[in-house]
Amino acid sequence: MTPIKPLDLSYSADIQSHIDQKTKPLGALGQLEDVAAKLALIASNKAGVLQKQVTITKPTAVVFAGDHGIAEQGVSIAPSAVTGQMVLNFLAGGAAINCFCAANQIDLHVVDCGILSEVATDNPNFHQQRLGQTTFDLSTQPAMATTQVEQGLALGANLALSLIDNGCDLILFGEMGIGNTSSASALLALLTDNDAQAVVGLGTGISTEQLNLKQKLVQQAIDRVKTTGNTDITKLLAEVGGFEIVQIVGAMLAAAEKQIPILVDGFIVSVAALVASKMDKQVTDYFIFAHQSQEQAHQLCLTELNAKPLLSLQLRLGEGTGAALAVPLLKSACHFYSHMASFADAGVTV
Ligand SMILES: O=C(O)c1ccc[n+]([C@@H]2O[C@H](COP(=O)([O-])O)[C@@H](O)[C@H]2O)c1
Ligand SMILES: Cc1cc2nc[nH]c2cc1C
Repeated sequence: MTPIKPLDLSYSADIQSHIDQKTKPLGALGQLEDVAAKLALIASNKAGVLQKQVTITKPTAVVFAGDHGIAEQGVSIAPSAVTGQMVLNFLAGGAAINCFCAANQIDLHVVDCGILSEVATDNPNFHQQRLGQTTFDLSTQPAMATTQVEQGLALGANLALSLIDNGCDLILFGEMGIGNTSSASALLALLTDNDAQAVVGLGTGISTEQLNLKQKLVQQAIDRVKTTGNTDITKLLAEVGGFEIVQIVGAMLAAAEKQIPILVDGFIVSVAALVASKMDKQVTDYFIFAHQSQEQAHQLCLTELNAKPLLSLQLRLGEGTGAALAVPLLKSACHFYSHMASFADAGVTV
């Protein structure tokens, strides 16, 4: 992996001044100003010269799907087969993410990172990048081998690079995987030195009885990994990660290397973002956090990443839905940065 080049912050003063000359009281566009400044900083770094216009022309959402051995224990409202059924729904255009992508002119790609049953389709936006059939149950054994982690990071990275080669200039990350909140919670606990109680939540909306079981199993995983003494990030991914999480991490690192802004969705994608930041801290320069999920530990993860999400809509679906909903905000930020009149242009004197 090529190290990610740090952003040259010397553009920041000119970018802020460009925003401050717009016909509005200073700071009146709030968080949208931060988004515009970030997109302008990324674009200026990429071009090597200050950009006074920024655009998003080909936002591309990628839903990474994978199955989890721990789902066998009944820690979700649904069985693992639902992951594959939802993948077919994505390919048929029927899921929430399809609707939000269609409503906001976002390209959608779907990746089989290792779901229970293979999908037969010639859909060009479907990518078969299976690391296995499903992970092992992370509460009792490593979810996968470190070779699978390495393979997954490379597959995710190569997919991001090919989407970028095809014109993607904003990448949205989504995921689908029954049981993947258990994996994300275990990763978050190990990366932040928390226990299961602090990181386990309701996922798809489980019962209190299931929540207790999920907490117990995730704590078992945390304890198991701690006894190995492993803190290496690749090993942690092998111990408690998921096939889709690993590929998201690889794709995020590649997108940042290519200086493409990254729109982060909910809990699972944010945990992947945290993992990526432990592999290369510069990746965080490219993150824009779409929304605050209802999953209770999302806040903990966002705090760890020093992130301020744009939306808070009590979503807890995943698939990249929160990211897709944030695209109009990013486009609006680009538009005001590029086209809003300055005080001088409009003859407005404050
Ligand atoms: O994005 C989120 O914040 C989010 C929060 C809770 C659940 N999900 C979705 O629900 C599935 C994981 O939940 P679970 O209960 O099966 O672990 C997976 O397909 C995710 O896309 C997603
Ligand atoms: C139906 C269903 C749709 C989903 N989309 C993302 N995670 C999901 C989980 C379930 C159960």
